[in-house]
Amino acid sequence: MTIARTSPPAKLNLFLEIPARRDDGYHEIDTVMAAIDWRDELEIESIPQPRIELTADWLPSVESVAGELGLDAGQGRVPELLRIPTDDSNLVVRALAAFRTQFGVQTGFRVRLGKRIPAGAGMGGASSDAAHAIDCAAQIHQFDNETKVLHGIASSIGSDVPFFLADRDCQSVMAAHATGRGELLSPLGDCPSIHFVVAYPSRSLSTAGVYAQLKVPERAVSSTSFLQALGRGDRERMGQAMMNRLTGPALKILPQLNELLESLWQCGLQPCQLTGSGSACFGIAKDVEQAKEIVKRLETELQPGVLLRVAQTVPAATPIEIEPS
Ligand SMILES: C[C@@](CO)(OP(=O)(O)O)[C@H](O)COP(=O)(O)OP(=O)(O)OC[C@H]1O[C@@H](n2ccc(N)nc2=O)[C@H](O)[C@@H]1O
Ligand SMILES: Nc1ncnc2c1ncn2[C@@H]1O[C@H](COP(=O)(O)OP(=O)(O)O)[C@@H](O)[C@H]1O
Repeated sequence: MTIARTSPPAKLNLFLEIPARRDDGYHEIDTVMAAIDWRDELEIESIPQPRIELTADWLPSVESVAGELGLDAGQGRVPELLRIPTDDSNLVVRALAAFRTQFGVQTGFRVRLGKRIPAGAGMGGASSDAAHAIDCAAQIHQFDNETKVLHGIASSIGSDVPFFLADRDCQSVMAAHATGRGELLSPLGDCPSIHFVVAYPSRSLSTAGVYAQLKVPERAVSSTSFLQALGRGDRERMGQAMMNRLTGPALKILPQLNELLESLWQCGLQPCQLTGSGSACFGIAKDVEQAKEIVKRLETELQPGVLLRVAQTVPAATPIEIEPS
């Protein structure tokens, strides 16, 4: 049976405004998302049995990730923060189940998921895994031309999932403007390559919990200025126009995020902000050298337990390697 392999990337919300609450329990959003090279690993094998099997492990190991986060992973114990569900609450399982139903596929899938992207971080790790699982399944079963149907499956799994889906017309798109509840996408062909420092504190935040704390603004800020600055590659203007409306709500739940943002700012990461509903924060560096220097400095200045990475923009949909068996 065929095996598909790919490396789902994380995302950062460079701009996030929330103009309105909707009647369906969601919010209208106005966001600019960029994919970055902080990646999970996904391997999907077609199996004759009509079921979905999933195993998930941290890379390079749970002990090493726990160590960086200052958590105890002794004697095979997986800390609460690093527990990845392997039942049908995993978005990969939900996405593949929806795919089988949609296309009437009788066979099943065996999935091996290697996690590097922290969960509950606002980095869209689970969404990216789900989108890439849909793309893998579509390639295995040769439904990859069914772009609209695949988009429908993706948006039924989560608002952020369609951003990570392969789009045959714009394979190399690194950033998109997203509206609706996040599923209406306009790819930004002119996104420059950007270097970031990303910091994940050893706490996760629930997306629904953060939205629940939000009071929608009386006058929403439009993403137009940010998009113009991004299109021109004007970092100074981009910095002035960056924002995230979920910062206040996330800080209500996790006030310590203020200190993390302050540390990024003091290190020269100006601008810096929360991504999505948090808890990860990021700043834009001038270049990769500056990003690396800042990470070194933060490693000594910050309390242990903050995961720090240098990252850069990459295409949101990663190519899939197919191995026939
Ligand atoms: C905040 C953002 C910004 O990109 O990202 P994350 O922090 O999750 O990465 C997204 O809006 C999150 O999208 P996603 O994580 O796919 O959320 P979903 O599973 O669709 O929804 C989870 C819950 O978040 C709230 N929600 C989500 C999206 C939206 N436009 N309005 C909402 O109010 C709803 O309470 C919903 O029940
Ligand atoms: N493939 C997956 N990887 C990680 N977490 C997952 C996955 N599928 C479902 N989850 C659950 O979804 C929750 C939030 O996932 P995630 O999308 O990474 O959050 P966010 O985008 O807010 O950072 C996690 O707490 C986890 O329990």
